[in-house]
Amino acid sequence: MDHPPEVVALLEKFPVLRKAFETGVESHDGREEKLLSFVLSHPDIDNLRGSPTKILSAIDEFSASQDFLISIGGHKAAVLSRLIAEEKPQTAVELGGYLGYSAILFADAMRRSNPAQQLRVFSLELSAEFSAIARQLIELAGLSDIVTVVTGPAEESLRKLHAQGTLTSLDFLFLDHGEELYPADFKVCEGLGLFHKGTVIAADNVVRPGAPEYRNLVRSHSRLQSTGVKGLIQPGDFEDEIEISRVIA
Ligand SMILES: C[S@@+](CC[C@H](N)C(=O)[O-])C[C@H]1O[C@@H](n2cnc3c(N)ncnc32)[C@H](O)[C@@H]1O
Repeated sequence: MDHPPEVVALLEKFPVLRKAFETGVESHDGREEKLLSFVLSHPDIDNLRGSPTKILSAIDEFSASQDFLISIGGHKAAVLSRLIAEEKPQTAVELGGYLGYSAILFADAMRRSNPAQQLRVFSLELSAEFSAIARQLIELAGLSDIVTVVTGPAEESLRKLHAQGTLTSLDFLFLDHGEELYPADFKVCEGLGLFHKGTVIAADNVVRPGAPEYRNLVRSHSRLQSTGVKGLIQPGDFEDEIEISRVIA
């Protein structure tokens, strides 16, 4: 396939992106099962067990060398773990858990910044197959006591957790399940009364591919202060932003 010169240069630098560029497929094609096998048969598996950092590095290694993954990746992981170290949330919810990368990152960062507290991460994931892989990686990381993977559409899972009394308030929300879903699912959380003064809401991919409706919503919201923070999509180093909003009233 012929590509413009800038794409040729990009694919020379990041050959792992070729398949995604040429097929448009970035997930749901068996790479997720391959990632699990890659991690479980990793030469360093004995040291990976119980080490969230090493497991995240192994997932990044797969994404850089085997097949591109739609996890947040190393650069955005650093941005978000700094945010968690500052905010010290005790209850976090993510919409769009995929294979557990961001859930492992959040639980590990929360444990480091708030070791004495009862910590909970709810990772809401649509796909039963991805949820099953995430649970295995979370278990391997030694974080199953903190992270609960809930399978199903995020809106349903939020309502179910709330109705059970399991989730009545949250300190940190991460939206990463589909930019077109952000406004409606933000409003579901708001409608259930899950936000309190100080809750921090981070939304990925607000520039690439972009979430203009969500950005307008949070930037014009009377209870929120909101700003974009730069983050790179890796591999590829594509510039993007995470929208970080804080409930101020
Ligand atoms: C970009 S990936 C999430 C990556 C993950 N946050 C990470 O960094 O490791 C998006 C995920 O959202 C899931 N998803 C899509 N629609 C959803 C919905 N309505 N509710 C929950 N999850 C959804 C997809 O199955 C996919 O696994």
